[in-house]
Amino acid sequence: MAGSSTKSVLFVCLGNICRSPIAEAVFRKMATDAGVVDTWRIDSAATSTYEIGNPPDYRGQACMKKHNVPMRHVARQWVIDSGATSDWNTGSSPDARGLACLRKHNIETDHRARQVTKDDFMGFEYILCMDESNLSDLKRKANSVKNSKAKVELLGAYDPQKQLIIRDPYYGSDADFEMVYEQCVRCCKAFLEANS
Ligand SMILES: N#Cc1ccccc1-c1cc(NCCCN2CCCCC2)c2ccccc2n1
Repeated sequence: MAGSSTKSVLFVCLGNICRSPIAEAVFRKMATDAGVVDTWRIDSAATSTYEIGNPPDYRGQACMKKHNVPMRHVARQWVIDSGATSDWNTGSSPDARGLACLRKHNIETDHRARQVTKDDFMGFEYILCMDESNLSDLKRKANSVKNSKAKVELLGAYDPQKQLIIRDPYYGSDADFEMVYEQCVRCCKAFLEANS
């Protein structure tokens, strides 16, 4: 891990195209505005393989644009297993259609789909997820990593309004993405303050 003053947070949801990229973008903007972004390692990932290599959901991107929050991420799978998961995407570049979409929205990304490493558990102090199924997935996977140091928590645990669960908006509306955004703003603000 980098210098001791460096903190690290991995935001996690099911597909890493809706909730966790929004949380990552919101937190990065807050840390930037607070002048501390260089002391943070910030990333997001998925518990599933559903969307590896894909750009953030267009509804989430629209929501971020509306709120003037820059966004750059391409989904990567985060699965811890003793066995090897597929190496199909290792080192490959994102899907051309996703890159075209990102270029259209002037969103630069250098993200490469990458196979999960056990370092993820040791590389992040905080792994903050969105709902109970993410949490149980992560806790189960943490048990398969010998010396995992990450604190695995619900991002919603930081919400001053006590909305513990940030619900999956995948089958939802723009209003559901707006709700995800508002919850991420409240939680990321409180999380940053708790770590400043
Ligand atoms: N699953 C579920 C689920 C249940 C309730 C609410 C939302 C979802 C849901 C569904 C998604 N993709 C459709 C199904 C994917 N296929 C599922 C079977 C294996 C092959 C892949 C999502 C994709 C990205 C981010 C969030 C998603 N969330």
